[in-house]
Amino acid sequence: MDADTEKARAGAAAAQEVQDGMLVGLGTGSTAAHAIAAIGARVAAGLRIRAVATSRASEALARRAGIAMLDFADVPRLDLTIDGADEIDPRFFAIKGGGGAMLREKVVAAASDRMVVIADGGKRVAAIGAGAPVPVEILPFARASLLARLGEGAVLRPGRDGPYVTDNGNNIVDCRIGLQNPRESAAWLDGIAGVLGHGLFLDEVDAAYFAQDGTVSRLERLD
Ligand SMILES: O=C(CO)[C@H](O)[C@H](O)COP(=O)(O)O
Repeated sequence: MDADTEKARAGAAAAQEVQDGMLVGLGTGSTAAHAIAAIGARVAAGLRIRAVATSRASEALARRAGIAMLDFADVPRLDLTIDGADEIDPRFFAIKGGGGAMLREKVVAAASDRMVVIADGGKRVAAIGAGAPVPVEILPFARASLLARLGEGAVLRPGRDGPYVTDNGNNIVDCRIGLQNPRESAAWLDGIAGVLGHGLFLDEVDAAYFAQDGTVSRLERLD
């Protein structure tokens, strides 16, 4: 089964967690887009929810799908957030930000009672850092000094016309940092002036839906 069909299955399964009256966070990326479509189909069938999006792209998708959207700046708490990931491991540590939205994704996840990650089987790894770089959102003003600080493997993400610019007006550096101790790596990144966010999600994920070989499995974080 191809990865997109698996993404659609994981998204549709997680969309069943959404209940009437919920405030829902909508993730970013191709897997999250499938979840948004599945939630939109449930809204068309009578489900009443309100949602916030983690990117302009997801906001536009959600509005087109008929979902009532709120400005996250006005929303103190959310019931549930559904989002994709680039890698996720058995500790429920995830790398996010392949789509460039990890800063908004993290603040929305942090405001959510529950965060569910949806992924095709290829995103399931023994330990994060297997393949995906760690995306780091940086202040463009400090671009050169931060690139130097973030180490040899750090690459400024290209956009269409110059460096990639996030919805927040910042740039992204994709970093190859050893993740033997992800908490130490996250603390190191958190301590660098000019780093505004990063794609290490170590405490946010409560459950994951993986679609592989035609089956969707749900794993719950127990600690
Ligand atoms: O973190 C993300 C965006 O910032 C995405 O959720 C992640 O990159 C996965 O993307 P996709 O579902 O397209 O494979």
